[in-house]
Amino acid sequence: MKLAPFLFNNIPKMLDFYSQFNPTPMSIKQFIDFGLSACEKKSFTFLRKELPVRLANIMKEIHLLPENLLRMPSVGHVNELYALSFNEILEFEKADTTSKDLDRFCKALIKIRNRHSDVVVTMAQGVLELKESHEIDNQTENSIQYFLDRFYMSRISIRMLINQHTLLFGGELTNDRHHRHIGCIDPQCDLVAVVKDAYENARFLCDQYYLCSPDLIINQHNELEQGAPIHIVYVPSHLYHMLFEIFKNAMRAVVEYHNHKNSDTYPPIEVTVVRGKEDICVKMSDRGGGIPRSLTDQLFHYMYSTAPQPSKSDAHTVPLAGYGYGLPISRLYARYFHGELSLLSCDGYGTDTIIYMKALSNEANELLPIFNKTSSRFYKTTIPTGDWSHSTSMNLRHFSNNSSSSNSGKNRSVGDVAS
Ligand SMILES: Nc1ncnc2c1ncn2[C@@H]1O[C@H](COP(=O)(O)OP(=O)(O)OP(=O)(O)O)[C@@H](O)[C@H]1O
Repeated sequence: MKLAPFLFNNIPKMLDFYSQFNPTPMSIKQFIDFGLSACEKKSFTFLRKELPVRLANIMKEIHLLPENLLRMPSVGHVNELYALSFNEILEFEKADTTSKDLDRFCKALIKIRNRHSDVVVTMAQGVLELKESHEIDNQTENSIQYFLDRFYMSRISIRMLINQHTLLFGGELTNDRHHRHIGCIDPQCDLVAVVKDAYENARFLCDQYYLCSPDLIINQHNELEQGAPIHIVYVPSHLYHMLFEIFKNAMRAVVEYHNHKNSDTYPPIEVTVVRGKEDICVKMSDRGGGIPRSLTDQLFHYMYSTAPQPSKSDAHTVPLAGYGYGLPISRLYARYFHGELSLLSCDGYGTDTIIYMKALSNEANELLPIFNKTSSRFYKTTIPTGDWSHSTSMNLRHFSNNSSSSNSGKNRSVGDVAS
């Protein structure tokens, strides 16, 4: 796709303008309240400012990527997609709010969502292109890791906004009017049902690949109401994504470890769902031999995988493992609403993977990357020399991944843009 250059003449100026503002994080409760009162004009007025702000904040960071990565064809392509979508939303900056405009806006959002559906893979391809053509030093690697976390998080958040609007106002739920979902949020999400669904689909892949699969045991503990089923206000597709990924990992580990030991029985995967006052946790325990501590730092690195990379001919099938994106992207989904995803492993035995979610919807706020001096500085600073002695086998690539940076010089939000 080649784009007419005149389309982009104005973009640098508008990027500077919109990137001055911080994205406005919404809580799940706000999404729900907004969805219940469902006013399309209000949503339109919010999104025509908020979407360019979120896009501009991340587009500014794309421009800070190492030169040689920016030159990779796939990264160039992603850059163009963002510029095109940014431009398309700006067309509504001064539009009226007639039903025709609202309809046009909704259609534009659907088009943008579809245009960006392959961006995770395209960006991953860009990083691969770089790795295949250049030696990558530690600093570049750290910048890429830092950037991808922020880039993919921004994408999750933009899709969330688009999905809410199009599901509520775009008639995408016409056959599902009486369903309890509010946009893509389920106010009564049944955790155990999502666990079972993710298990069944992962098991299907595992059976296909290995001709066997471990069983599932589910335990529940509801601290607030003993014995009652556990529900959460959440986006089921996010939870499903995380569970499906960690089930695939657990199954692969269990089957390969026990095949290696010539055992023909596989210990079950045990999932414990717990509702506490503050957190809801899903702990998945497998006996797949665990992971050595020296490797745990790398598990959340994009592209880290111990599985053979799926071939290009597999592009349209879902492989059980191989891209090394499962854990880092799943952790972003958990963190997106201020949850967490952690792994604890005993080398030689098995692994516990825990997903934490906020039990209260007003505490489940979006976690969003902000472009400011602190984030910009990250791409330029050199990694400090270690000030502890270290064993050669340990990977000492600890670096701060804390995105709650200070707002150096920038503290406005969409409300201010609108006024
Ligand atoms: N439960 C587990 N037991 C043992 N090793 C694990 C477990 N979970 C993850 N790992 C290790 O972490 C690596 C990275 O996992 P990740 O899910 O990010 O990628 P992947 O499964 O290899 O590929 P994909 O992107 O297709 O998910 C795996 O290749 C595996 O070596």
